Amino acid sequence: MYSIPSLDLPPLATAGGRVRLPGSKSISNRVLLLAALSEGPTQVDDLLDSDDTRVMLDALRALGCQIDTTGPQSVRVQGMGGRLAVREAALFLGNAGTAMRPLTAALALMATAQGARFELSGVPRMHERPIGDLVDALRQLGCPVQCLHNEGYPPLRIGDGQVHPLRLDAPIRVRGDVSSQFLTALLLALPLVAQHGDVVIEMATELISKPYIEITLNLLERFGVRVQRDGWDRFTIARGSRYTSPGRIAVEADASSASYFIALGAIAAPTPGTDGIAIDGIGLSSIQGDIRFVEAARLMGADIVGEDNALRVRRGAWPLKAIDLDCNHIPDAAMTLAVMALYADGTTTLRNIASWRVKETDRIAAMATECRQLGATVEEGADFIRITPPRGPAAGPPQGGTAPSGGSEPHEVGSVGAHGWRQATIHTYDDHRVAMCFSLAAFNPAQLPVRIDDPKCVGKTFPDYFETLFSVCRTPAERIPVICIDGPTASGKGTLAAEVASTLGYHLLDSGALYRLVGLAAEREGLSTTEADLRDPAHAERMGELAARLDVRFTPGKTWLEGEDVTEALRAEAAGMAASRVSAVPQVRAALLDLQLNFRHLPGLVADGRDMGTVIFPGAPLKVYLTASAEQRALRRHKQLISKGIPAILADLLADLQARDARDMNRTHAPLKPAEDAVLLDNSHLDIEQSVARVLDWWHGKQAFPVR
Ligand SMILES: Nc1ncnc2c1ncn2[C@@H]1O[C@H](COP(=O)(O)OP(=O)(O)OP(=O)(O)O)[C@@H](O)[C@H]1O
Ligand SMILES: Nc1ccn([C@@H]2O[C@H](COP(=O)(O)O)[C@@H](O)[C@H]2O)c(=O)n1
Repeated sequence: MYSIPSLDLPPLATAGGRVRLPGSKSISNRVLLLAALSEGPTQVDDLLDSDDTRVMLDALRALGCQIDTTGPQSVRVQGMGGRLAVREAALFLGNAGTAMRPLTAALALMATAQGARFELSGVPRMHERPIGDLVDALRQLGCPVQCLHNEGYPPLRIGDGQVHPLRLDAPIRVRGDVSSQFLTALLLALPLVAQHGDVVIEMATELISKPYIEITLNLLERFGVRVQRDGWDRFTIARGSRYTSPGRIAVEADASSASYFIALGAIAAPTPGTDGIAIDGIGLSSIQGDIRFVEAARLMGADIVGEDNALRVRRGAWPLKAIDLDCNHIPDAAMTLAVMALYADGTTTLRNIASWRVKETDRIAAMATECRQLGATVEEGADFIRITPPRGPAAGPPQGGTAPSGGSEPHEVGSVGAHGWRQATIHTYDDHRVAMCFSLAAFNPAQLPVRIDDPKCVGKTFPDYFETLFSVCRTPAERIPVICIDGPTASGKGTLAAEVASTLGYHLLDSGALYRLVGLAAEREGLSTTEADLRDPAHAERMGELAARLDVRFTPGKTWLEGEDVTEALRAEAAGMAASRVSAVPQVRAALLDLQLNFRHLPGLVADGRDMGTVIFPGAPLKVYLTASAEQRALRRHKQLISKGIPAILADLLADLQARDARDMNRTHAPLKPAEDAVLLDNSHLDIEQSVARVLDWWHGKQAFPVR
């Protein structure tokens, strides 16, 4: 997950490949609660691992439910059979409506029937999300429920520690026009108290988002409770209903999450050699209502082949076709249509979406504001949004090739690209769906990058969203930004590069490690690395061959040579000296070229070495030549070695690094020198933080993202 302030997406060109999506949030949290309320243990597989499921798991554990992790996406829930193990608890439910609403109902009924008291709270936005209709229904039943700050909103106090009779003989009336989760909450909770007679729920108003109720009814059945439904007005839970564990249950992939990849397949030209986007783990037999996003995407022109548990999406009509659609049945996935509308041949209207206003943020306002940032014309109403793409029809698809303005070269702040698109900083309002939707704007025909603020908000439902997106998107290498940091040894390149990369969410290339690996591999094969031997052309040839067949693997924080962890061995001073000698051999440098170029992946790269800016990435938009006095560098290296318990003599280190500088600077091939367009940074009197801040300032100064 990108836990950084903002993530810059380079302009993207094509997409293709296979994705497996995380489990459905709606199913995961319903299943966890049902498993906890059931008699007997339930093994839950393919569970979503995200903020919202974490709060549900934490809440159930706080309520005394035993939940064991049995795999990366699996838990075993020991059902409590509707009996409370804990009579008092304060539960924090973040911004998870799928936890807040059902737990409110289930705990209210159990607290009233068994005598207990709970407090349920969340993040500030959760305290602005209405729950009054559910509270009213629970009060009708005789449950003591108190709104602690504002009437109709969390935080709530549920129960008063005393047992009270429940009034179950009259139908329970609940409104359905604000959130279908109120009905879901009652449907999940009432089987716990239906021992003595049928329990009936009647809708007081029209029900929205009916497909979510279908998920609820389907899952209730999996846990042994069949609800009789009369249209969408009346639901009857039969006397004697009780939850029984199905033993094992697998969670489908999330249909709302699938919408981004369906849209991706519809928007992006297929990457050559691929057949569009294949989505595993969800298909047309899904029980999730958002699977009907497939129909909406088809209306806009997507070419979708659906199987029971898989989808394949290719671009069909292009530009996409503008639509006018009632989206009540797909409230979450419909947000994705708003971004598809940016690529349409006219004005798209999405109707009957009033519930967007009370979700993680006011989604109608958020989508309208951010689409406008990108250059679209947007009209919004209480329950609709109307989007006209930037300057009318999007003229042509991004097809790959070189960006007109030089790829990763900056555009002017506030600049308007081809087709009226603007380079935008997208605010995400702590709303995962806003972040995911607007990533698709990176396919804009103007080939402008897109900045997504607070990308970690996707953690609510899809923590690895951006990684998954990048795994199936392609763009010409020159559009992927590279920051080069070259300089002499111990100037702090590695430290600086790692910090800058982690702040920007970029990949990291420590090119020195590759030369160190060659030195180490040579030593292990008994191949001499003395300067005298390396002057022999046949020996140099052998060294080049060795570099070409280097069996190396990088994992976070570790380097492996022929399957052996050589991380520590590589950092030895002797390895640095050997690297300096073998790196002067042109055959070695040539052999390592492709390996280095292959580090240039989405969303960007920070590369440190000696020739990053001069030879390997000559077109990089930022090149830093980092240096410090030899004395300072020797002192730093001395401190570094001593802190690791490695004995070192300062004078020897100084002599070694001066020898290394001389060799690196004076060799014929790719000598160490600043690139002509490099900026010089002497950090002799700067600490690490100051050096990092300086480079980030230069980098941000080169971007054309508007500050908001
Ligand atoms: N600006 C700085 N001020 C003080 N110490 C620093 C600074 N930058 C880096 N250092 C320290 O100097 C030491 C050497 O830094 P680092 O390993 O990043 O250098 P390098 O240029 O990558 O070296 P090499 O080229 O040999 O790999 C480390 O202990 C690091 O913490
Ligand atoms: N791009 C590069 C990087 C490194 N070298 C040589 O490798 C030696 C070790 O590098 P470190 O950054 O890990 O210290 C270095 O002294 C250079 O001789 C290179 O040539 N080109």
